[in-house]
This record gives sequence, structure tokens and C-alpha cells, in this order.
Amino acid sequence: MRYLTFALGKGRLAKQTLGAFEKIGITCQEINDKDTRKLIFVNEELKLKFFLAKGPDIPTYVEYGAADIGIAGKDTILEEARNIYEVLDLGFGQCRMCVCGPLEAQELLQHHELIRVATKYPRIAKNYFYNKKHQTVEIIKLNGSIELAPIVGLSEVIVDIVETGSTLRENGLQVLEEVCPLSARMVVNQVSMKMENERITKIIQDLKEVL
Ligand SMILES: Nc1ncnc2c1ncn2[C@@H]1O[C@H](COP(=O)(O)OP(=O)(O)OP(=O)(O)O)[C@@H](O)[C@H]1O
Ligand SMILES: O=P(O)(O)OC[C@H]1O[C@H](OP(=O)(O)OP(=O)(O)O)[C@H](O)[C@@H]1O
Repeated sequence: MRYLTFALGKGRLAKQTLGAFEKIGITCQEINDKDTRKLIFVNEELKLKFFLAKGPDIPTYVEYGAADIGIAGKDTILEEARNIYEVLDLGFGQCRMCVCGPLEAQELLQHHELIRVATKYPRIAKNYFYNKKHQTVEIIKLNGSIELAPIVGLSEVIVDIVETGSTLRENGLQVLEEVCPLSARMVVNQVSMKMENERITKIIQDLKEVL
């Protein structure tokens, strides 16, 4: 039997992802060791491998077949737009992709002014403004601390993830429009889905029962 390889994010989704797998008997002792710098872990008995990667890279590993299965946020899946199958909504990691800014920016949005939009997610932002709202905007790509942009005058609004809303509140910003809801998803390589259909379908079914 060949190894089935899982690509997992190192960040926020890691704990709940491992918890969900544990519930269906898919475990890997070493992966829970906080002090390890190892990136790949093997369960010889079940013929499984797990590796830890940056969240936004998960769809890439899965498209190229370096991993058969990946767990990634819906935001990452939309932004990367890879040729992969999204097979299951895991229900955790829930948050929203939103257009946010100071209250004054609401009017600019409504009047379709040529505003600047700062974001870590240029594809999602572009798709929302151009294809859904038919509004021309200037998109400015940033890599983090997106809420800074309207405060320091880099942009009028941002497109970013909102979970509890604390970051917005503490910086005097508000949700102005909702782009879409997000959560953790399981993605599968298109060839693996055919070649390893039985094993992968079983994992999906088992997860559905415990989620
Ligand atoms: N408050 C939040 N901020 C960002 N992402 C969140 C939040 N709540 C849930 N998520 C979900 O968690 C996923 C992983 O977020 P995280 O910030 O850990 O990114 P990562 O890229 O996996 O980790 P890293 O910080 O190591 O790059 C996101 O893609 C998103 O779907
Ligand atoms: O609604 P909240 O619960 O406050 O969560 C949302 C915040 O969390 C994320 O940032 P992250 O912590 O990943 O840091 P970053 O700004 O460096 O991307 C996101 O980009 C928001 O800034």
C-alpha cells in the first residue's frame, strides 16, 4: 500500500485539524510535540504521512500531488484558485471575508468612487469588486496588519478576514460589506481522488460522522 500524504497548515487551523483526525483514528504522535522543528511525520502502521506548511501553500502542494489531501481555509482556496477538488467543509475556522474601513468610507463605496482597497487577497477583492459589484477599484497587495492601511492613508477600505471583530474595533474600523463566509475545507488532488478513491472516500465519510 502506498503512503497517503496530508498537507496541514502550521497556523490557526492546526489544532482543530489534528483533533478531527484523532477522532477518526488518524493519529501521529510526534506531530503534537511543540518543540520539534521537524516538518514531516509518518504513521507507518496506517501508511500515512503528514507535513506542515504555510496555509496559503497548501493548495499548491495538493495540485502538484506532493500531498494527496490538504486542509486549508476557504480564503486560501479562493485566492490560490488551484485545480483541486474541495470535498468537505470541516465547520471550524469560521470567519468572514469583509470589506472594512472607517464609517465615512461607506459613502465612497455606495457612490462607486474610484477607491483604493488594501488586501492580502487581491484575487478575492478583484473578483468581488469587478465581477460581483461591477465597480472599478485600485487594489493594493499587503502581507499583514491590513487594518493599518485606512488608518495611515494607504487606502480607503480593506478586504480582510473578520472573526471576532476585535481588530476592527480596536482600530476604529467597521465591517462595511460582507464578501463571503469562510471555514476550513478538505481539498484533494484530482488524480489521487481517482487512484485512491476508496481510502479517501472513507476518510471523508468518517469525518462527516464526527464533525
Ligand atoms: N481571525 C482569523 N484570522 C485569519 N484567519 C482566520 C481567522 N480565523 C479563522 N481563520 C482561518 O484560519 C486559516 C489559517 O489562518 P492562519 O492565520 O493561521 O494562516 P496560516 O497561513 O495557516 O498560518 P501562518 O501564520 O503560519 O502563515 C485562514 O486561512 C482562515 O481561513
Ligand atoms: O476579527 P478578529 O478576531 O480580530 O480577527 C481578524 C484579524 O486576524 C487576522 O490577522 P492575523 O492575526 O492573521 O495577522 P496579520 O494581520 O498579520 O495577517 C486578520 O487579518 C484580521 O486582522
